[in-house]
Amino acid sequence: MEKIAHISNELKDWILNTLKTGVNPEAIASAMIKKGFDPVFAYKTLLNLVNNKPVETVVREQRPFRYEVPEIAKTGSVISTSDREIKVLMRIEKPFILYLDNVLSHEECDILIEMSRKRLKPSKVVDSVTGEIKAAAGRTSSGTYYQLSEAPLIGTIEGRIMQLTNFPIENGEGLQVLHYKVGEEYKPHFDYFPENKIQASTGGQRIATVLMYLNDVPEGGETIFPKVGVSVTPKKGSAVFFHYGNSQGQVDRLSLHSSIPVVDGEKWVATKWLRESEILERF
Ligand SMILES: O=C(O)CCC(=O)C(=O)O
Ligand SMILES: [Fe+2]
Repeated sequence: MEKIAHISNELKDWILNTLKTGVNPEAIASAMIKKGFDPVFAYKTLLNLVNNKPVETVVREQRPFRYEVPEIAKTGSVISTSDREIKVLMRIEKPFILYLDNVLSHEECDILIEMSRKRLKPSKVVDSVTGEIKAAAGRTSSGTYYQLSEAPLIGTIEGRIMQLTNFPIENGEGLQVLHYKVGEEYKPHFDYFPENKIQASTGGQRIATVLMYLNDVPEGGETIFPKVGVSVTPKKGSAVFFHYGNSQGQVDRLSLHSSIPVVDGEKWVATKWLRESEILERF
């Protein structure tokens, strides 16, 4: 098989970010070689990046993302579920983002935090070069996952998200709760998977995220969409819904986002990732 001898802008950015976290350049080069990069090209690229020299990049041919209006955006400015009235406070079209108020009650937020506190573990990420699940240099938070309807409150939240978004419960991954202390962050990333990691048995691609804020953060901890200059301030009980996958299998690169470091206090969020189809195999 022919070896890869070009690098995309995204991979270049990822390497730069990874280098900043102190990872050995040689480890990155050998991961690239394992993934099919030409060894001379891999080492030369790393050498240029380490020495701050320009690296030629190619932009992969990609048709522009075709936006499809998600079901959640077809109702009015108040979305009623069986037990709540959720208000749309802001709508951004590209990428598609809704800022929603009153998704969770303050009591639900407090219970979810207390349930999660004792089961937190350091957060992991999928390595975008090797595909390995590993401790995350760019993700300093800790977190925990819940099985579908693992506890009554988890089931209630899942039912509400289903009514709100019109996604079947079976398309949802287990709820994730994340905790960030002062200085902790989640570096820019996409929630969708690289193409080679999409599996029909696990619901295919992730196409939308419901990110719920469980507390007010005195300073820092905003969710940033850097490609479009949007910054969301965490507000207890509110949520952002963002949608980045369409029926043609395209994904929206404008959905890049991060959680900037907490400056004062702490930050708690709950994330529900939604897949394009039913998740048949769960772990
Ligand atoms: O904590 C945040 O604001 C972002 C979390 C996030 O991006 C995620 O869980 O995928
Ligand atoms: Fe995310």
